[in-house]
Amino acid sequence: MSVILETVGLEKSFDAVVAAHNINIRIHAGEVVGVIGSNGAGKTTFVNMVTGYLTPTAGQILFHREDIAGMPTREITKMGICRSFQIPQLFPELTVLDNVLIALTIARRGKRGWLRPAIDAGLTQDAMDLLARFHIEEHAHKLTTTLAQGVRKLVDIAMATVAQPRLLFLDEPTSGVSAEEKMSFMATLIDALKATDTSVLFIEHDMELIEAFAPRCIAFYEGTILADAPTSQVLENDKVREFVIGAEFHRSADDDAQNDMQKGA
Ligand SMILES: Nc1ncnc2c1ncn2[C@@H]1O[C@H](COP(=O)(O)OP(=O)(O)OP(=O)(O)O)[C@@H](O)[C@H]1O
Repeated sequence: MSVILETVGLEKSFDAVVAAHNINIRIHAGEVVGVIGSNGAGKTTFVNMVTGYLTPTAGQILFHREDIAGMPTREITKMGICRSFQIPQLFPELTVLDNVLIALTIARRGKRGWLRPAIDAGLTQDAMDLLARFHIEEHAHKLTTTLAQGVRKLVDIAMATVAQPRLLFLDEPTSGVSAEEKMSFMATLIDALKATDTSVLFIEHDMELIEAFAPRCIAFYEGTILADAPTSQVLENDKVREFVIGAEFHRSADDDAQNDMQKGA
């Protein structure tokens, strides 16, 4: 498998806070990689640097061997790196199909393109094909505000793929998706992305999902990489168990306690 992304000695500081220190990562074409780490470990800072939302303090980000560190997000997107956010970025007053049509039009014709009134049948067919790949075509004519959270997230991620990225970052794709739906949601998502051979890095706090869907896992801790190996090895690693999985266990216990308090338990 060829390397599509390589970071070399990547660093990011915010005044005295070192959010990323000596991050060296290689991602191969078509790879699915899970990213874990407790709050403040540096996961988002890493993704923000690669996608152009933050300029690194030092180091290189090589995409197909070209250094993209510090390039504007728009340029990086054009080159083939896209992302989705924890909260879906959809136009609430439009249908699913209209949202996808706008995203497709911008991806193909540039920002001013969506001002053109004509949406041809070919574009609509492409939008429906995209929805079908994510198994959400039945929702095409619904307003996005009426959708269940899992469907909204699939629409959002489908839209993040209109520019046919070679590398896609997903920030907690299952946040807000119900516990019962998480597995099937991820299966649909990963199948759809594998069909186009897109490399995927997804940040996730649920270790069951990491185990089920990421053959490789990168664990962040205090701005550094604690482990980067096949997922079964990473999840067995003593330091990962102590500093990442242990912290996640306490985090979810705190969440449960807070939910109980809100419910008046
Ligand atoms: N814009 C910023 N200004 C100052 N400090 C920041 C900024 N962004 C991140 N940090 C700090 O950098 C460190 C890493 O944060 P980051 O958001 O990357 O962690 P994370 O692993 O994504 O955490 P979470 O799971 O909570 O999103 C933290 O100490 C955070 O407070």
